[in-house]
Amino acid sequence: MIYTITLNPAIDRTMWVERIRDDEPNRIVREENYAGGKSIDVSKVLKNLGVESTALGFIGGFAGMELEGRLLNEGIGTDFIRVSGETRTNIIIHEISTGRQLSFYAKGPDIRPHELVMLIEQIEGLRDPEIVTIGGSLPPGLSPAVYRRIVTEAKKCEHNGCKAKVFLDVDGLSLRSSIEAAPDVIKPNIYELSELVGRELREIDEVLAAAREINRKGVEVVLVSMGPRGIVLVSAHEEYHAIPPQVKVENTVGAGDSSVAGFIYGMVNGKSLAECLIYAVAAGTATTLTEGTALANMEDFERLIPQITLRTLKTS
Ligand SMILES: Nc1ncnc2c1ncn2[C@@H]1O[C@H](COP(=O)(O)OP(=O)(O)OP(=O)(O)O)[C@@H](O)[C@H]1O
Ligand SMILES: O=P(O)(O)OC[C@@]1(O)O[C@H](CO)[C@@H](O)[C@@H]1O
Repeated sequence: MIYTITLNPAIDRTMWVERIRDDEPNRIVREENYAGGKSIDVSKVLKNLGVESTALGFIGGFAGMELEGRLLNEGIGTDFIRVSGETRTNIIIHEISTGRQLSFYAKGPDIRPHELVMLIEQIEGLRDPEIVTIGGSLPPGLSPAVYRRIVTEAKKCEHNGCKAKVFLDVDGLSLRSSIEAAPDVIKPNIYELSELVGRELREIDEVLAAAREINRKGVEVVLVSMGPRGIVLVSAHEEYHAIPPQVKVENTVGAGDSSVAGFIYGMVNGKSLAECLIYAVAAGTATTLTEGTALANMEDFERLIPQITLRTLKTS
């Protein structure tokens, strides 16, 4: 089973207005609610690609029930820890006349110590986990050390006698402190990796050097996403750069999460690292073609795969 862990899920309340005016009421012409949060997005894209997963994390209150109900309706398995606070609602506004997108991310509910312990116990007891993916911001009440502990516990879990593969997609202090626990795969974007290594990265050579530093610290695969410039993969023996075609971008929310899902899709289908990377780029770019905060679908994903350019930088 694949488990996705989102500590701070959200309802993504997405609204469309013709033009944002600051001097008069803005009339909303369309509005949609989506179940959101980084690893929840991974579960949603995996579902679109025909792969089952179970979404874990904290939910609470009416918004939490709405989120769970939406996932249920989409046929996604869930096993959330219910908390006393209310799941957050993020606001995303699309200005139709310009294509501009404004996002306002709420902090999320306070997570109480006993609620955290319930999650850790759940992770310790995960049944048959093949892949565990962890992503997104920390809700109030939790410190970055929590991610390190979750990675450590997830790495102990076994699937058919093998250790679960642990993916991590977090940023800032959460990423820095979790590297010591050696997640198997991380997917920072270029800015998050720059922050991690403490220098601005622009050119591919600079990205490669930084990713190698992290690989040497025990992270088996480092995926660095760079928006329209695609993704660089660094592992001990292989290095690649996969580049998407030019597309008309509708929305970039969840593109990175979709890349994680595309990579996992490759892994569960027994593909090579290079093929997994191509899938990661195809899934990320497929999400940019969708409206609102909708995510990659199978049709766009399959259509994009042959359009991805793969540069092999190192094999041994
Ligand atoms: N403008 C774009 N054109 C084509 N593909 C894109 C574009 N932006 C993103 N993508 C695709 O999505 C992948 C991930 O995007 P990005 O590097 O922006 O991730 P991210 O910063 O983690 O995203 P987010 O935090 O918004 O989910 C890219 O590698 C690429 O395949
Ligand atoms: O605040 P976080 O946890 O960093 O990110 C939350 C979020 O932006 O991530 C998804 C897109 O990646 C959205 O569904 C959601 O609103």
